[in-house]
Amino acid sequence: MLKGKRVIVTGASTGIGEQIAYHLARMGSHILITARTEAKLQKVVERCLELGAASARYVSGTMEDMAFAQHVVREAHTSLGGLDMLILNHVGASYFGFFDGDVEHVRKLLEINFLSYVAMTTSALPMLKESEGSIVVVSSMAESAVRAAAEVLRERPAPRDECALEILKGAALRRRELYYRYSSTRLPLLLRDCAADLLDYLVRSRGMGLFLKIFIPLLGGLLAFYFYSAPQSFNEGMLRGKRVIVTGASSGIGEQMAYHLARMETHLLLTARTEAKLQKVVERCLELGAASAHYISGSMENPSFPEVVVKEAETSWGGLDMLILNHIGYSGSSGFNFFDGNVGQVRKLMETNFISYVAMTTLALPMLKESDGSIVVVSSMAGKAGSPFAASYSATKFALDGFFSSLRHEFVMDKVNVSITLCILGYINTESAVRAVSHVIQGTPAPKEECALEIIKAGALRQRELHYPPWVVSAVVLLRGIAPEFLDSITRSWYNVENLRRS
Ligand SMILES: NC(=O)C1=CN([C@@H]2O[C@H](COP(=O)(O)OP(=O)(O)OC[C@H]3O[C@@H](n4cnc5c(N)ncnc54)[C@H](OP(=O)(O)O)[C@@H]3O)[C@@H](O)[C@H]2O)C=CC1
Ligand SMILES: C[C@H](CCC(=O)O)[C@H]1CC[C@H]2[C@@H]3C(=O)C[C@@H]4C[C@H](O)CC[C@]4(C)[C@H]3CC[C@]12C
Repeated sequence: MLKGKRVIVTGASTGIGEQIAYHLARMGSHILITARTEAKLQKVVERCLELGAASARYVSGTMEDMAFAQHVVREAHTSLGGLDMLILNHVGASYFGFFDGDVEHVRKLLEINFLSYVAMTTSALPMLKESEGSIVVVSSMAESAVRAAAEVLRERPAPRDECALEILKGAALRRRELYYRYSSTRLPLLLRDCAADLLDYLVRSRGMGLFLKIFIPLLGGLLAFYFYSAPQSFNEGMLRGKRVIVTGASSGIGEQMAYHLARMETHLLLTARTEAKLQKVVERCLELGAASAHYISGSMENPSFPEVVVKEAETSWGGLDMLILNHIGYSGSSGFNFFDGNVGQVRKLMETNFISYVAMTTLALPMLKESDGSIVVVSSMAGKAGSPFAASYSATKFALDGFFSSLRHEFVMDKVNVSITLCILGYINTESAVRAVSHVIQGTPAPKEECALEIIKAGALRQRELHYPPWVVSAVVLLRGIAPEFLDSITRSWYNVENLRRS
């Protein structure tokens, strides 16, 4: 099937990428490989030619540089005259160990492991459309909370040669997703979707290998354990006098959270960009009974703003009990629409919706450790399952899940008593959401007032995840795990694409 096909393989100087190149060579493909180290690439190209590649060449450079990604695609155009398959496989060196608060490193990894994938896809798309080609993205179980499970499950790593072949088979058959070593990748992911607390516990207690061997008989008992370990109930006194930061508090769900917290007599520090709106929200909070309320205006697009906000809490309160991260920037001029290939906008949205959340957390952590406090991260269904017309936004929300679900493991393992609550929200009736999607989606949005209260309760109860509205979100999360293609098709049926094109 791949004989004579024109294929780019990134990260092909070593590891799985190198093995993919050798398999393609045996199948007689035209291969263009990339990585940083020229000497290694040269050797891989020589071996590919020996193995029978129709042609083999390389381009060396770093994917930290967006211009390099575009250069590789231009090279395919010039030397191969087109492209049938783009295999995105490269990965920047990641630090394996407790997160050390190095936000700059997170930015760099995003550039290499994510933004360059978007840039290559965007540049290669015209050629791939012409050839009705394929894009293959090599990812990891660590896309969510189960990274540590890989270490527990695979004491001996799976062979990269076999893995490379499975990737190619999946790609040639145009499969939507490939789970290499099904029982050790797919089953934990399924378990995460059905009983996430349980999976987290098993991962940390290193009981996963044994668990999988007796998976079916144990499932009933374990689910019972999961349901019976219900959290304590909420009462408003729990938050009285607590010191809380709410970001994105000038409108929508953030504004409603501020009002609920005010009624609960908390100390509030609110942030957003628009000073006039924040002023009004603060006034109303004081009327409603807040122990104190003030604001700082500024943009989370600005990398130095998180420090200003956290310093303000330190100066005025000398501590912090709850950090509610809720703000979002907009996906640029294209807004809620088909992805237009603007990588700069994706980077900008990542800075506002993801990197600033990491920075705020890192800066606030010493105070939160001291108070045994809580971090509440507001995310979306679009951060659990791909969402049309919100590709960049959806990517920022997936990033939040990957980062904060991993950090939660580290806190438990390191005995840091700071809770992390990830809030997965469906469609809520805030002005901005209704304005963006009401002409495209028929469904009735859930009320923002109730949504805001549920977020606060989940944070106060130190819950791992909140699903709101509960049934819609839980059904979507479960379907994503057990029947992703079915979910994809019903998701697409919710959207009126003609109205979107007309707008
Ligand atoms: N509404 C919905 O249907 C859903 C919402 N969510 C999530 O809920 C949360 C709140 O959404 P929602 O209330 O609808 O959104 P809104 O648009 O109503 O509120 C967004 C808030 O973020 C602030 N903000 C925007 N840009 C920036 C910036 N660059 N720097 C700092 N603050 C900024 C806005 O204020 P200002 O413009 O003054 O800066 C505003 O206070 C988000 O995390 C969203 O992803 C999740 C799923 C569905
Ligand atoms: C349409 C989705 C839900 C379908 C359903 O009713 O079951 C929505 C789920 C999440 C929404 C998006 C979201 O996360 C918030 C963004 C906030 C901005 O204000 C603009 C709109 C959003 C892109 C919003 C759009 C609808 C959802 C995808």
